[in-house]
Formats: sequence, C-alpha cells, structure tokens
Amino acid sequence: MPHTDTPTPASASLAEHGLILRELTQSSVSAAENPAVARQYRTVERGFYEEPPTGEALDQWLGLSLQDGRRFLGVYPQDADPAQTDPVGTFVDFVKGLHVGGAREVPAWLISNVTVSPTHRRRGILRAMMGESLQTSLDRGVPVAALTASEGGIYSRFGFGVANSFRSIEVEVQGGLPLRGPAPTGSVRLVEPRELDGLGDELYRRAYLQTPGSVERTASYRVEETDANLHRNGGKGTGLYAAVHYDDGGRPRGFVTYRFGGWEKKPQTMEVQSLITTTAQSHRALWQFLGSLDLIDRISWQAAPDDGLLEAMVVDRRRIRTTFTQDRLWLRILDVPAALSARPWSQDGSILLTVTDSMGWAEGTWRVDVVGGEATVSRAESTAAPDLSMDVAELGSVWLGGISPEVLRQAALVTEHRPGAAAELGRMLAQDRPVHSMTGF
Ligand SMILES: CC(=O)SCCNC(=O)CCNC(=O)[C@H](O)C(C)(C)COP(=O)(O)OP(=O)(O)OC[C@H]1O[C@@H](n2cnc3c(N)ncnc32)[C@H](O)[C@@H]1OP(=O)(O)O
Repeated sequence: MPHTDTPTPASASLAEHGLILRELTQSSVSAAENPAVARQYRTVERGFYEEPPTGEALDQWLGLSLQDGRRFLGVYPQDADPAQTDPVGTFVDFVKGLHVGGAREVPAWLISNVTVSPTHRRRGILRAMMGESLQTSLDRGVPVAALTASEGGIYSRFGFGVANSFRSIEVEVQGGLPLRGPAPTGSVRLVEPRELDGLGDELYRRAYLQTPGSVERTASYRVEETDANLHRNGGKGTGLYAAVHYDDGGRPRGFVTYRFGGWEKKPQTMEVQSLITTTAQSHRALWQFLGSLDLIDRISWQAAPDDGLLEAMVVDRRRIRTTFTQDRLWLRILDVPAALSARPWSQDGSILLTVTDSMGWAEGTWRVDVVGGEATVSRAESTAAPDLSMDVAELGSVWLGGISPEVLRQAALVTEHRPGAAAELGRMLAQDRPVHSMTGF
C-alpha cells in the first residue's frame, strides 16, 4: 500500500542537515494501510517514554485520530521513505473549538505530540515544524493556536503565553465531607463506565460552554472515561468506577469517574479521573458522594480547577490541600483583529495596543474600540501613541481574562504609556466565570 505523504516547503535549516519536513495523510483507521502515520505515532510514544501500542490498540488510536482530524508532520532524512523510516521530528495539529466567554467559540489550532529525537535535538527541527504549522493555521483562517506544554521554558519564544493553570489536590474525607449551605438536590447513581458513552460527550459539551478557556475535548477522552482503551488491559477495563448525578426531574447533570489507589496506599485514596458538572447542585452532590465513599480517607484529583469553588463549598477548607500547580493552556494569537473581536468584553472603552511579535503575524499597533461589549479592532497609524505595549505572548495570556494585564505590568512584561491603562484593560477583559481549561490534549 503506498503511503500518501507530500513534502512541504522545507526550511533552509533542515536542508542544511539533510532533512525534510513532510505532511502525512491518514486515509483510514488501519495501521497496515497507514504505515507512515502509524510509525509517526509510535515514535511520539517513544519520545515521551511510553510503550507504543500495536495491533488493534494502534488501530483504535488511528480511529480516534481520524475523528479529531489530526494532521501529521514528520521530519525525515531527505531520501527516506516515511513508510519505512521513523521520523526524527514529530508534530500534530488539528482544529477544535475554544470557549472565549459567554458561550462563544472560536476555532483554535491545537498543537500536540511534539517530539524530536535525542540524536537530532537543537538543530532547529522544532522551530521548522512550528513555523510551518502556525503559517498553515493562518492560511486556513484559524486565528489562534493552543497547546499544553511538557516544559515551561520552550514556547514563549514562539509567541505562546500561559492563559490558565490547573492544580492537583488531596481532600481529607474521613467521616465524610461536610458541606456548607443546603443539602444537594437530586440523586447520584452508580453506572458502568461504558454507560457514559454519548452521555459523557453531551455533559462535557454543556460544561465546556460554561467554562471560558476550555477547548473541545479530543476523542481519546471518550475511550478513557468508558474504560475501553485497548492499549490498557486489552480494553477489558482497568477498575474505573463511574457515578452520574441526576436532578429532581431525572435529567443527568454531571458525572465523576474514579479509581481506587490500592490497599497498599495509605491513607486509602480514591483518585478522580474526571469530574464534569453542569449545575451547582451537581457539583455539590458529586463531592458529597465522593466524600461519603466507605473505607476511603482521601480523594485525590490530578487536574482540578484552581477557582476556589471547592473551598467555598466545604465546612472546613483546610481539608483541601493543593499539592501541585502548573500552567495548562498556552495561547498564541495569530490574527489579532479576529481573536480580539471574537470574545465578549465586559466593559466598554478604547485602548491602543502595540504588540511585538518576533514571527511577524501579530506585530503592530492595534486600536481596540469596545461598544456594547463588542470589540472592533483595526490597525492604527504607525505614529499613533499607544496606551500599552506587550509581546504577543502576553497578549495570549491576557486575552481570555485568565491572567491580569496589571500583574504583567508589575512584572515589567506589559509597558503602560497611559497611567491606569493596564488595569482598565483587565476590567474590559474580565469574564463572568473563572477561566479554566477542563482538558489537556
Ligand atoms: C505541545 C507538546 O507536544 S509539548 C511536548 C514537547 N516535547 C517534549 O518535551 C519531548 C522531549 N523533548 C524534545 O523532543 C525536544 O527537545 C523539543 C521538541 C522540546 C525541542 O526540539 P528541538 O528540535 O531540539 O528544538 P529547536 O532546535 O528547534 O529549538 C528551538 C528553540 O527552542 C529552544 N529549546 C528547545 N528545547 C528547549 C527546552 N527543553 N527548554 C528551553 N528551550 C528549548 C532552543 O534553544 C531554540 O531556541 P532559539 O531558537 O530561541 O535559539
């Protein structure tokens, strides 16, 4: 079966090293019919020190990738056949919705699976792949790129800024988890994880549209929450539990999936994998349910929001310990007028912003006029005196309201030319709800 890769314009730096950047096309869900894509994916898994899938598990992954519409880039020796050669650089991009506030979405260019072989690092392979990908995003009219990063020091040089964070928590639940306020309404029912097929997507979609800074989730989440990943225990399940909260009318409003940490682990711990809720009652009910599990002393959650909601709900907030916090979504604005005018603004006003961009796309001085919560954004005269200047990475950080321009001014990353302009921009960009990204990708 011939592979269907096409060479893309290779950057001069790759050619100097005898390398070429290729785009691979996936034609079906069969690894045998897509040897170059299958090799690319196995190379990614090895790049992150994971055991690469084979057989049906690899086909399952190819099916998920097709659902996401992933585009694969690989860097190869110039004469190599991608069907028979592992790439020395891997890169994946695809388009999903990004919630920018007020239940509005923009298409975002998601970047993932970036690896460079340890034998080929620091020769500009990442830079070449990133340049090609971001230009393609712009060419296809996608105004913003997004990623979740393995390391914090890599991506600001490409214009990405941290837009929100997540945290890992441990909640002590010996004797239950007393909540403040009225008892939660509705009921919680245990279900088999496979019963979440379809329901999980529906509830995620509703929760996502309530959570600015979240992206539509990738297809792999469906497989994980139904415990049907063929790469784990041949798809026979891994001891995942699931519970759904129903309101008083019997409508599903949220769910939680969780796994027991094992009897060896002390204190005895239940690990939350996913907690998705669409109403305040559902959130309360599912935490009360987790707090009431017999034989369990602690609930842990690796990817919890950092919004203060759980602390506000419980009688004793000291039962909640944050053990880790990390940047989550990194955003790279490519088309300034399209990105800034897509979101709702919380306060009217006018700001002149000078943006620097080492890759060029967002460079310039931009006039932002907000009337009735809608922004009109246009290029200003080059002689116009700006109110604020910042790099495009900082613009990505403040755009959705998750990071304060005033804090970045205090960090000397935003320069104020009119006193008070940073705080004013912060008020204009504020969101009604906490900014959080519910998934990685
Ligand atoms: C979105 C995601 O998928 S996140 C996952 C990223 N992948 C990993 O962490 C897997 C392990 N690491 C790797 O595969 C590689 O080291 C990569 C992908 C991080 C870097 O690839 P390379 O081809 O070596 O990077 P490249 O030579 O193009 O360097 C580009 C720039 O990034 C810088 N850089 C590269 N790696 C790092 C790093 N780990 N930390 C800080 N800066 C870095 C380089 O110094 C260079 O800077 P400059 O152009 O401003 O001088």
